[in-house]
Amino acid sequence: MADLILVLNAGSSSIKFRAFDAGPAEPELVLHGQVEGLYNAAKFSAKDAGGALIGERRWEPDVALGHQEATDYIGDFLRSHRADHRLVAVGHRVVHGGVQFTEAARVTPTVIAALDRLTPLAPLHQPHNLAPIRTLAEARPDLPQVACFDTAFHRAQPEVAQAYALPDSITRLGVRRYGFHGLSYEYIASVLPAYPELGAARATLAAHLGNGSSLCALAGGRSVASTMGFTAVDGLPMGTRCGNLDPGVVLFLMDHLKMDARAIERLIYKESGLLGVSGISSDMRTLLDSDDARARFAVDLFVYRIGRELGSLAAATEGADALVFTAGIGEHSALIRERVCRAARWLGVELEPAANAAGGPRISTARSKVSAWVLPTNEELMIARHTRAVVRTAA
Ligand SMILES: Nc1ncnc2c1ncn2[C@@H]1O[C@H](COP(=O)(O)OP(=O)(O)O)[C@@H](O)[C@H]1O
Ligand SMILES: CC(=O)OP(=O)(O)O
Ligand SMILES: [Mg+2]
Repeated sequence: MADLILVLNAGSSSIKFRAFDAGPAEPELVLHGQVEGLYNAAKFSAKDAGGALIGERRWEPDVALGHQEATDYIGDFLRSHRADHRLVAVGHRVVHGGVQFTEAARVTPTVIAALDRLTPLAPLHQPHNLAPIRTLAEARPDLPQVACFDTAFHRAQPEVAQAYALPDSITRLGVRRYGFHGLSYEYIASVLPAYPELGAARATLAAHLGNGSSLCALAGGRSVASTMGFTAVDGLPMGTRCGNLDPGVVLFLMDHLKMDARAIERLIYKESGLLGVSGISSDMRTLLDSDDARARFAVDLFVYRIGRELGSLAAATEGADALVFTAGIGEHSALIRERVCRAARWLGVELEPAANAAGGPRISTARSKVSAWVLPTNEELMIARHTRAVVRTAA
């Protein structure tokens, strides 16, 4: 009977799950799946380790399937596929770890309470990360659960990269740049040495482009700077989030439109980004398939902002040797990669179109000064590694 680690990764538009055999040196995949397109046209699929489909279901858009229903569906599916395994731990992606959590932590009632206090800083994620933790803690108090944080990897950034130019009294309240998608970047940093060119790179710019999008500069296996800040609404425009915004806009919304905090929260987290600009969809596939000028402009703005922020990160690392694309858009859209590489031509990126169309891993020409890559992320494997380490340390 194999010892199983279950990993749950609740993103803003998807819940991904993976079950790993905890025995081998590197946790070994047993089955995986996801519900994607939450609050939209949701779709469930699950595959075994060999990639064979073992479950599939679609919901019509008018159902607007949410995180809770998706988690319940996944729970039912897993119970009916338990097979010959013993569940030994559950690892969760938790988006915000604040100042307190600089590494993965075993879940206790005190940890849950501390993480709950961070909910206002990650309203699209934290409640959905904590809900299954609470449900499981009640149903299976004996089962070890481990919280793995999107913020933890960035805590190694230099102090100047983490600070806002605010009075110390405010900074001391924890108002600082945290950065997110850290599990994804930590995984990417862990695979760079497998590619000699990337292993030798002094600095790599990684682009996690999904429903939530950010960039991170990596050097020496660490995060040096990232586009996200105090919350995951900062930086690049995203599916429904606005990204960088002059704080003066918030004051304007309060003074002139009499919007309160909740109304502004809804606007900047749920009604902006690709959805707000296009008025059509938050889904990159829909926008790329559309002939509508507003869809085109939303994509133009997305690419333009990535280009600008790549420049900012390259300044933080005084030049970069490689550019890595990952996550939903980064892994699957050759067109967005091509457009981003064009925006980064000045940095020394020269795209090889055939390699890009084929999905990489290397998508730049042999003479490209800065090499470009597609590396699929694996936040779930990173979570499984942390979960096992925490459980073993405690044992
Ligand atoms: N083939 C594709 N072309 C363009 N965009 C894609 C493609 N496949 C997935 N995406 C986009 O990836 C995004 C979801 O990314 P993902 O990393 O799974 O999201 P999450 O942030 O919820 O984890 C969506 O905007 C989706 O449209
Ligand atoms: C932090 C974040 O934006 O996560 P996701 O991309 O999964 O929404
Ligand atoms: Mg994600």
